[in-house]
Amino acid sequence: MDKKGCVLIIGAGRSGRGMLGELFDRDGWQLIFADNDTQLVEGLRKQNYYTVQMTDLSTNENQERRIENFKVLDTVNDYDEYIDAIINADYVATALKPDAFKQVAKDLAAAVARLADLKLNKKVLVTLGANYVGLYQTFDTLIRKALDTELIPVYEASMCLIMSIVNRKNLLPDTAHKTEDQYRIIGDNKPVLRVEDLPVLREKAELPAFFRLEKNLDLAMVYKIWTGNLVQCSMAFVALKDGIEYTNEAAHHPKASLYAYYAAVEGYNGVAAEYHLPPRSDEEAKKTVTIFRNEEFQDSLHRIAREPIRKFGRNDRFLGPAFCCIKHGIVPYYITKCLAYGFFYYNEHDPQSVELRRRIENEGIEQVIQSCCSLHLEAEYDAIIYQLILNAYYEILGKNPLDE
Ligand SMILES: NC(=O)c1ccc[n+]([C@@H]2O[C@H](COP(=O)([O-])OP(=O)(O)OC[C@H]3O[C@@H](n4cnc5c(N)ncnc54)[C@H](O)[C@@H]3O)[C@@H](O)[C@H]2O)c1
Ligand SMILES: O=P(O)(O)OC[C@@H](O)[C@@H](O)[C@H](O)[C@H](O)CO
Repeated sequence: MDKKGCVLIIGAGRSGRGMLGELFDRDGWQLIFADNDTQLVEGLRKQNYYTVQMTDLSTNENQERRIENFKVLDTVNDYDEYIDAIINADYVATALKPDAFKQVAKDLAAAVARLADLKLNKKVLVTLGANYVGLYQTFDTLIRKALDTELIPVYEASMCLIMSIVNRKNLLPDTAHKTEDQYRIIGDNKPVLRVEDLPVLREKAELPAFFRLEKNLDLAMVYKIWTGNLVQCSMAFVALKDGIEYTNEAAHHPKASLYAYYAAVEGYNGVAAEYHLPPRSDEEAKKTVTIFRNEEFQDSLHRIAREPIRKFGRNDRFLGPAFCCIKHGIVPYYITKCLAYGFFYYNEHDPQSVELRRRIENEGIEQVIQSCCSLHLEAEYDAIIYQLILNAYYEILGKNPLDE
């Protein structure tokens, strides 16, 4: 079959393979993956296919697809080919965690420099995909920083960063669901990629059919992370403390589901007040938790809680909405309580959680809350949030200082 064109997907992990790869492949695009994990690159190349299992969360129907005939580049060992691929692809799409932003921004800057060297008159379209409030601004700033001043006009003329919302829930199979496919992804079946509606896309002859062009995706990202991801992670931190490992169990767990629900209510009210959103019905609020009661799709709470220190960040899923709440006279009681549960999260396979435990032991919880959450106690709102988290932590710890 003739391909519509070629897409370079930077980040061949869960979302890169399970959402972007699956959607572009189904729509008839030639896939090139680029990743800096040499083992993954070599393994994917050798296996030469992967499968995606997709569950419709409303009907519980399952669908399976096999993706093949793709190319895989190592961003370090195949650097020149990778930079050329950025220039030559019809679309570049990223599916990255924040720790990769700086390097990939440098790579995009290198592609701009190469375009300048070659005097090529091209427009490189890059859809940015990651759970990150301020994603466009962050990449734009990093790319500009990585470029010599005289190349800034080339960047502005030749590269277009486009916000997108990567939102399929995608995970790696646990031991019970493993198949012979080493690179299998299990997830939901969201059929569209929400992409910022920019003129450059409307002018494009061949637009992927699954692109849903929308205005103001910066706000959509705030809504997604500060209300949606807030619920998931609240539920995960609380349930993991009781040894629960999957979303369907957590969504039935009395404390985890209740705290997550109230955190969702606070988060939505804070965000709605800050960004002038309409009120949400009780049914909509409850659904943010009950959607996870689906037995057909059990997401891993360890995946949801992964890299806890990142999740304590000021513009991440807890503190982003918590600050909106405080600003608008709402006490983020459940949000900070659920965040406090995060300080108890331990998973020996998650380096950030191991680091967290070590730091709490060495520095004390008071210091760790301030540094992980970047809270400055001389600032009024920061001080309130700090006290809420610390008091919740003491309560969860359950030690009575009077008995010591
Ligand atoms: N997994 C999900 O269900 C899901 C859902 C929605 C949004 N997201 C968001 O999508 C993003 C990716 O998440 P994921 O779950 O796919 O993570 P992942 O860890 O499975 O995949 C990220 C991939 O990026 C690669 N990478 C790291 N540095 C790189 C670099 N410099 N150049 C190229 N590749 C590099 C890693 O090797 C890895 O394969 C995150 O921001 C996440 O929050 C994930
Ligand atoms: O990807 P993270 O680590 O930022 O967050 C974990 C999950 O909350 C997240 O991946 C969600 O499942 C996803 O954002 C759903 O759209």
